[in-house]
Amino acid sequence: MDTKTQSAYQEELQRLEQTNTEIDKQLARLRSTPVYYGPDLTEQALEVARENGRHNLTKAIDEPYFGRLDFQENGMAEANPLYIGKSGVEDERNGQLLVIDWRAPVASLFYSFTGGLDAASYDSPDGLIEGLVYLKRNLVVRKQILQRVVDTYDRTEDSLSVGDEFLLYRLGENKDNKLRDIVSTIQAEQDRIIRAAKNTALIIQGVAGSGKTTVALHRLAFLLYQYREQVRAERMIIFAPNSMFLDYISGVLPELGVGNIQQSTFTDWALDVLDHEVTMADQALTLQTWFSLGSKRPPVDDHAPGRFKGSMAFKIYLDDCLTKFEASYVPTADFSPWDGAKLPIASIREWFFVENKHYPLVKRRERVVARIKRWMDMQLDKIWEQSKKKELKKKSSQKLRTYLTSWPEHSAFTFYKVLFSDKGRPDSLPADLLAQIPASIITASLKNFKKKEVQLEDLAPLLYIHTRLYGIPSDRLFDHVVIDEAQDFSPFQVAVLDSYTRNSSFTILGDLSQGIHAYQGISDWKEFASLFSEDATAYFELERSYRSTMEIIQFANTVLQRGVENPLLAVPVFRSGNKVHVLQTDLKGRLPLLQRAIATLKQGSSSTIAVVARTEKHALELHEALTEAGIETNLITSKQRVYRGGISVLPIYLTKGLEFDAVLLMDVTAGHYETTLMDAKLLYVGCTRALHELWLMAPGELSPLVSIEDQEIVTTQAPA
Ligand SMILES: Nc1ncnc2c1ncn2[C@@H]1O[C@H](COP(=O)(O)OP(=O)(O)OP(=O)(O)O)[C@@H](O)[C@H]1O
Repeated sequence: MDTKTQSAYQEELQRLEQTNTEIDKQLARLRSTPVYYGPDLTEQALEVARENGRHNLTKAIDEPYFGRLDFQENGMAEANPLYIGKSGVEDERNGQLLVIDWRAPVASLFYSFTGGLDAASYDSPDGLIEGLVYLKRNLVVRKQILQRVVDTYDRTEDSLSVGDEFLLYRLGENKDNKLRDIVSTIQAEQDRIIRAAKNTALIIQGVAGSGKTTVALHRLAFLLYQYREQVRAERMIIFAPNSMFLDYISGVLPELGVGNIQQSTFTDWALDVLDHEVTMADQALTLQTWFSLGSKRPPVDDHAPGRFKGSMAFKIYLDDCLTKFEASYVPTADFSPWDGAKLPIASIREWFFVENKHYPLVKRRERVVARIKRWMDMQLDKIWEQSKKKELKKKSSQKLRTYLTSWPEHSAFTFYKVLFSDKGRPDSLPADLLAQIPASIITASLKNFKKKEVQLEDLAPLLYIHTRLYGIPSDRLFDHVVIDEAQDFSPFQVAVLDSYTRNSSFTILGDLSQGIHAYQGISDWKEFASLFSEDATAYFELERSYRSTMEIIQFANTVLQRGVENPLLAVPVFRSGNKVHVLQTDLKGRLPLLQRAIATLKQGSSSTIAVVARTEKHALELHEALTEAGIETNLITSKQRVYRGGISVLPIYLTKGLEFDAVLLMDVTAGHYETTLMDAKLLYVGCTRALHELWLMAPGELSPLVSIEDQEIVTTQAPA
């Protein structure tokens, strides 16, 4: 250690000791204060503050901070060291901040400052604050012990840009089975997204490994801090593609000290809103169909069920149906409960179309029926003779029941179902509307509906009808919605979610290059942008990829270039690792080579390894073969809810969103991965899951998507 580093280390040791002592002291005092359970409101408020204090200090006690920025605000005599941590800590004696919460406005300097001698600035509640940065320092503290001090910027030194060494140190670490927070190394381009204003529909195109998921979770923590008077955690939601992915990301929010944010798949949430009136058709079968090999796959065009039912054109179609239906959704005849009493249809229409027009359809019907009943009661009140009254009351109830048969109640599903069939259609829905739906979609839909089953693409239409019939209760509204892997969402899904979201406050993120569910997703972000007003939409791009080594990213980029026109290519951070391995063998050599590869990777430093098959069937076979060979692995299928880490065996389409120290892509042959858009995207997704090691195996002719001329590739011939 040179003298300068040594003195920096000593200075930080001293500072840490002071901070630790102060935190210990405050926490000990708060813990020894008895919890107040009484009725006094002032005491209750004080108890809430004490509980917050206990929570924050407990969070801060092991690692009070991770960064320091020396900032001299304009007009101040000297630079002030600001220590940034996961939660703020105040010095009780003088009220000064010992540690600043990473979400506080001034902390943004720590992330946005990228070097140079010019003034730096940040937005504070009092306006723009300007000044000079003298030092940016990363600190690693574990269990109150200082482990590392890395200066990434020093105004007095030659190199005036912020260095990447701390980031590289972090990226070089191995991963376990959970995604982690990145508060200490958030990059400037990520920070801009995290701190973007709340009432915006943010759309983020980010390459594989650019930190989209991580950034979205940090953004939620930021919104909860910055807008604490306006948003509540339980009114925020993150939609992720499947339950296993939710499990994988579930650690980040608690690490950031925010809990209670809803995490769900679109399917689970939708079924809940629909009160489980329908169930899902077997999604594993649907995936098997769309991810079967080459020629067996159905064509992906605008008549693919997901694209058709997910389109805004289909929403317009439903609108048309609902409007026509609504216009005639009242009986046509007067209501006569007994001879001599008559409620003219004109009154019923007036109640329905004028007086209650602001209510959703089902509510309107309910209110009008209640009004008819009140009218009947008033008529009965005019009758004095008790026995006659009793008789008429009974008769009128029966009459009303009969009358209402011409005014049937509908649920979202009963209404939706009849749109696909000639049978049971309300007269108001002309049959020519049906001609707008492709025949193949009608047949497949009716087959499902018979079993009260639906596909993912039916959920948005059902929700839309549901909201038109029942409205949206205020406790169902979200303060903010995050949609991860949004390229797989349809415009209709997002439009429906918008009606459930206050102020269109969205973080929508994804990567078009990873759009492997093209049969239901979008091909251009404009499809979502057009759903929101222009001034309430913001678009960001993340190009740098943090997950994989340079070698892996460059390799993955070539795969993409071979199958996709004008692809969005990732720019790697300068983290070099081992070359990509291409293992060439024959079918007989496939398993022994796989076992050897796993053993080698395990001997190295890989703690999470993925053995990636092309289809779910292949994954199952590989899992069985490895188990027989005594190698313990976790099979991941589309029904999986928990990600366990270790060695996973899974089909390539389920690797999406996950990451592993090492990835072993099986069967990368011409038969399994053709030069098609879909296969290139699939292989790209598989390659970009690897952090440190990417190995491909080809038992047969290598896929044309892979180039072994590339000098970064090692080829291994089949063992003799
Ligand atoms: N600023 C950062 N500092 C340290 N690590 C980072 C940073 N940004 C991203 N990472 C790491 O990069 C990896 C990829 O992040 P994440 O999964 O959020 O990316 P993504 O864009 O959602 O990826 P994909 O679309 O490929 O699934 C994670 O291990 C994450 O911790």
